[in-house]
Amino acid sequence: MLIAALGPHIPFPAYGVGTALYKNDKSRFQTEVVESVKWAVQNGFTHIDCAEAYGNEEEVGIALKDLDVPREKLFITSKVTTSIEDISAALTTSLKKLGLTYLDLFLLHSPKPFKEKNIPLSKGWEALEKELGQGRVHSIGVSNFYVKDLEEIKEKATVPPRVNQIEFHPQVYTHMKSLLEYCKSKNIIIEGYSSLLPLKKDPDGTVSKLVKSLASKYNVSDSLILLAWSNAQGVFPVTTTSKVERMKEFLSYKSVKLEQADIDAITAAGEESTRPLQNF
Ligand SMILES: NC(=O)C1=CN([C@@H]2O[C@H](COP(=O)(O)OP(=O)(O)OC[C@H]3O[C@@H](n4cnc5c(N)ncnc54)[C@H](OP(=O)(O)O)[C@@H]3O)[C@@H](O)[C@H]2O)C=CC1
Ligand SMILES: O=CCc1c[nH]c2ccccc12
Repeated sequence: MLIAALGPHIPFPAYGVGTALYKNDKSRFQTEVVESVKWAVQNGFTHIDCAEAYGNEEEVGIALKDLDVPREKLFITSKVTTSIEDISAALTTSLKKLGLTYLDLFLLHSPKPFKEKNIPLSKGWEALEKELGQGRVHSIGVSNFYVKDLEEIKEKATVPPRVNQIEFHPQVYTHMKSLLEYCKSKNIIIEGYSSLLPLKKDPDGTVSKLVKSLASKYNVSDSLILLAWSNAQGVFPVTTTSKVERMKEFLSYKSVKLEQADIDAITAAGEESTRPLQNF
């Protein structure tokens, strides 16, 4: 019998630092990460989505120190993928870099490194479960886990994942529909990343054209239409932007109530132009 995974309220949208702010050059301190995170929090974001793999936890930590916001007002997520042989040590390193005593949410970033290193997923999950109740992690989850991966950890788990963070936008809906249904059936919160991918990768495609026409209908931006579509599917967005005006707008995504016909039209347009998963 799995114990229901309780945990703190998770504020959305989450502000992510793993794409536009990803640290390719690990030798260079990225002040743009510090400034972007400070702008995001100063404009209303309270959930920051980090990861060991993004290479910028120190910059995020400096932003949090400069902001001097009460810790309980923020929700900080990080993820482990490189140091999966010793997840406790990875957590220690992430907390030190972030300048925090605890994470609100700690995720296994991907099943891939476990498979590459022939380490059972259940071993990684067990390591996260051991952190619960020790004061350093308030909730635990996964990312890029598919049904078979979730079923694999379920066998030995005492606590189910609180969240599964996955790629989610209309052009991968076909790939993700059954995973969505599975997670909902297990009360696993679904966080969606790359919600805006169609606008960036397929700006002249059927999804983007429809979204842009709906932006006029609802008098909001095309980005917000896609965040609202995710919301309508029960998926909570992890997004990012360098633009303060978009930061402010993204925070209002739940106020956009799309008509069901428009939701269905976006879904259909996505299914007609399905893209491969980014497959992190
Ligand atoms: N768990 C995982 O494996 C993964 C997690 N993530 C997390 O999710 C976060 C967000 O991922 P990401 O894929 O960037 O998210 P989105 O799809 O939300 O894209 C955000 C980007 O879209 C741009 N943008 C916003 N509006 C528009 C528009 N109308 N037209 C064109 N471009 C637009 C923004 O640029 P601008 O600055 O111009 O506004 C920004 O760089 C990451 O930072 C990371 O934290 C991401 C990938 C994988
Ligand atoms: O999370 C965003 C993309 C990314 C960057 N590094 C890794 C490692 C493992 C999974 C995803 C990612």
